Amino acid sequence: TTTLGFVFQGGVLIAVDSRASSGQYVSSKTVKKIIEINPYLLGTMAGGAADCQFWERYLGMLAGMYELRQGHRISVCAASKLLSNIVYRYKGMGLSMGTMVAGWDKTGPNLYYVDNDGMRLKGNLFSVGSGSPYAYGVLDAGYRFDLTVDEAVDLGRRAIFHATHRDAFSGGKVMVYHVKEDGWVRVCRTDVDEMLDDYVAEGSVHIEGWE
Ligand SMILES: CC1=C(C(=O)N[C@H](C)C(=O)N[C@@H](Cc2c[nH]c3ccccc23)C(=O)N[C@@H](Cc2ccccc2)C(=O)[C@H](C)CO)Cc2ccccc21
Repeated sequence: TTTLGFVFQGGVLIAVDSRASSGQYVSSKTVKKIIEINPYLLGTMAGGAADCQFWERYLGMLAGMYELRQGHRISVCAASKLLSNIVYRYKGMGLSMGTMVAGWDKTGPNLYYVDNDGMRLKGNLFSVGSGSPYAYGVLDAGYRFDLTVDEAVDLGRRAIFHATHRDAFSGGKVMVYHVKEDGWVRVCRTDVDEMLDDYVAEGSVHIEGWE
């Protein structure tokens, strides 16, 4: 799995791949690794699929309960704290979750990293999953806070593509979401096979034996 998120002048950009694996077997090519917690909050999933799906859906329920009780939307800070407190309760019991909680609240665009060790970090840029070393290479070379939306989408797509190209446990499609002030929007979902020719043509991917 390769997932990434970064904060930029236009909000938060989230991009993921869609491969599920079971040992060396590719068990799905079309998995959704982004969960829509509410119209302003997104969660990303890496690690144990069931752990991520179960606890991030549970987080969605908690966020809804919060909003009903408090009369306003939950902040990204609080939502990510709810998730980290839950996984911390199960620390050492075998959960495997590398997640990000992204959204826009009254403090603006926010991005948190939360994992099964109980680690919770606020940050401007994260990549999580087996393909993250490759994604970081592309992101660190291209990230600037003042990226335009189009540049941010292109950077996110490129980073996931290169990770799927090199990481055996990443692949399928590149899914991109953009969190803006009035909530998230789905930007694109592209099969990596359809992206290869463009990157070969511009010379950013080299295939041995191809002229
Ligand atoms: C076939 C299938 C799934 C599947 O194969 N699940 C296996 C058991 C799973 O959890 N795979 C993990 C890897 C893994 C297997 N056993 C584990 C035990 C502990 C921790 C991780 C694992 C995976 O693909 N994870 C994805 C993340 C993911 C995958 C599917 C849904 C959410 C997140 C990922 O991180 C990369 C592929 C690298 O592993 C999950 C799923 C969701 C929706 C539809 C179909 C499927």
